[in-house]
Amino acid sequence: MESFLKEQRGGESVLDLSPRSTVGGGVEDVYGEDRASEDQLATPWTVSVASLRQYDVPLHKYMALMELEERNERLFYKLLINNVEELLPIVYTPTVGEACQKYGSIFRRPQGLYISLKEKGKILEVLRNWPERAIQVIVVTDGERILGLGDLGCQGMGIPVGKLSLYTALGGVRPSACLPITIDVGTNNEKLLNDEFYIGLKQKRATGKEYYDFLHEFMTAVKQNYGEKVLIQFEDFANHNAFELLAKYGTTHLVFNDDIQGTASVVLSGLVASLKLLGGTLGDHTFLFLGAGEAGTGIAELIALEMSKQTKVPVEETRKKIWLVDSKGLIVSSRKESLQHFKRPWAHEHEPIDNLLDAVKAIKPTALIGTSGVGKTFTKEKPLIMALSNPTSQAECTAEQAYTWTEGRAIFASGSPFDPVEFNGKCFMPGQANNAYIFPGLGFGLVISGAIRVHDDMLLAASEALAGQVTQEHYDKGMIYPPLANIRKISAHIAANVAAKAYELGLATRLPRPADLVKYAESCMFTPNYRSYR
Ligand SMILES: NC(=O)C1=CN([C@@H]2O[C@H](COP(=O)(O)OP(=O)(O)OC[C@H]3O[C@@H](n4cnc5c(N)ncnc54)[C@H](OP(=O)(O)O)[C@@H]3O)[C@@H](O)[C@H]2O)C=CC1
Ligand SMILES: CC(=O)C(=O)O
Ligand SMILES: [Mg+2]
Repeated sequence: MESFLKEQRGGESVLDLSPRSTVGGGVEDVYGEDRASEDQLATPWTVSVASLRQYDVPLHKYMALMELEERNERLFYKLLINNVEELLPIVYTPTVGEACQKYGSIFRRPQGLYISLKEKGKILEVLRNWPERAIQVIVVTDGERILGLGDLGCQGMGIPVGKLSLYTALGGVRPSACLPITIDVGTNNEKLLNDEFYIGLKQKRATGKEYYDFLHEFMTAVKQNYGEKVLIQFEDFANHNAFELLAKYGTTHLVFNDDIQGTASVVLSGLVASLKLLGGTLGDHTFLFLGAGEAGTGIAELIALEMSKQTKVPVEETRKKIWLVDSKGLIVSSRKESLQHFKRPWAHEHEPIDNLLDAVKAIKPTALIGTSGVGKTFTKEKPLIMALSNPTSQAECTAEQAYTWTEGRAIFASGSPFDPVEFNGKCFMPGQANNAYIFPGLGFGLVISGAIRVHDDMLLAASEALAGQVTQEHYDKGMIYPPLANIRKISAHIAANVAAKAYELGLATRLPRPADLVKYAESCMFTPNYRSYR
């Protein structure tokens, strides 16, 4: 098993598409500085990307890429880095969503570690079965809220695998230092429970004490096995567990929740950048969210925090500029007693309203943000529209709708990518407000500084660094996020800002502090280069 897993994540392939690799060089002799000319014909990556383009169906491209990752990890990353805008929608949203839905039927080999309830009492042993010891980043899910697709149980493994491939390609973390984990406590998805190809435990989800005891054993075992500097990213947990896990382990482990915190950081960055186009300050805006779960309340809180920092007004006051709608309507004070705890800070004084349209009429927001996981729910024009739900099928509106409804006045961003839109002879470039801009750089900054805890100020630092990468040239094109093609440079800046904050807060253990953190981050990044022997 051990050698199998090793081959799976780190091995060099005899089926390598590279003309050079067929000479049988080991891992070491081809790693290192890239002296080959990138524009020479028939490099392994140009051959591979051309062969990938032969597939018309995105899921087939996904499967081909996953096979390539297994056969030749370096080539996979070279390809992804060199073609990030083209391949991100394949290894990540939206295609990864379809892959998770069909995971059982496209399953070839385990790509990460599954820890099931059956391993209760033995989680440390299970972790020790993973062949790599020097783990720096773990992305873990229990599969209960995969994108906006609901409970996909063990099939959610596509998400930690996809997120970690971005940690490497976009953020520069070594692939061998990444560990995707799916906690299998069952699923409440009846379709999967009745599916002969379902790969997980065929039982209803464990809940309450059984669930929390199991998660506690996992968190304890991770720290025991990898030490306190291993970063644990919680991903796509349902909100009834996500907030509690974050609160519980945020003070004892190096953890963050990507859906609550990473998303908040990327959206705040987009808002700050959009002020350059709209004018004014955050405090001049009124925000309305459709969806009051992890993403919605996470973003709302970071906006309120930033407004409070800018204006020196207490956060309890700045929250009043932000309104949220959930499946029952506007969150207002008369509902307070029945609300989940994470919604309560948003229960402002107002008469009850049971739908988005009436809430828009009453609140008159200047920014409308969709975090409901429900597609096609926006029908109203606004100057600033973010349709964040993933995958594309769940987006609250399309880019084309946003631009045509507002006759080109809207600044628009979405969680999954949309193509540029032409309207009245003008080309509009929709932004991708996805936490993929943030978590690779944020995580890398934590790793290179040896941070031991995540602090809200680090999320603000990440957000500020991302907004700082939007240039006048981008603003002139109406863009509020920099091009993903520059993501490694962007990630280095995010990592440096996060690391700087970790040092400032006394949470960094890697001493002495490097003088130039951007240069340091760049120098630490994994780069999947081939060496030329000519
Ligand atoms: N772009 C990005 O980077 C990210 C995007 N997302 C996306 O955001 C979406 C939501 O994720 P998350 O916040 O974690 O999910 P949650 O389940 O935590 O929250 C969903 C929220 O939407 C509300 N809701 C559901 N249906 C409706 C409806 N018809 N009308 C109004 N509100 C509704 C729910 O209401 P109630 O509470 O009453 O059930 C809940 O408040 C997903 O699609 C996810 O993919 C998430 C993270 C990052
Ligand atoms: C992007 C992401 O994390 C989500 O949709 O859940
Ligand atoms: Mg997520």
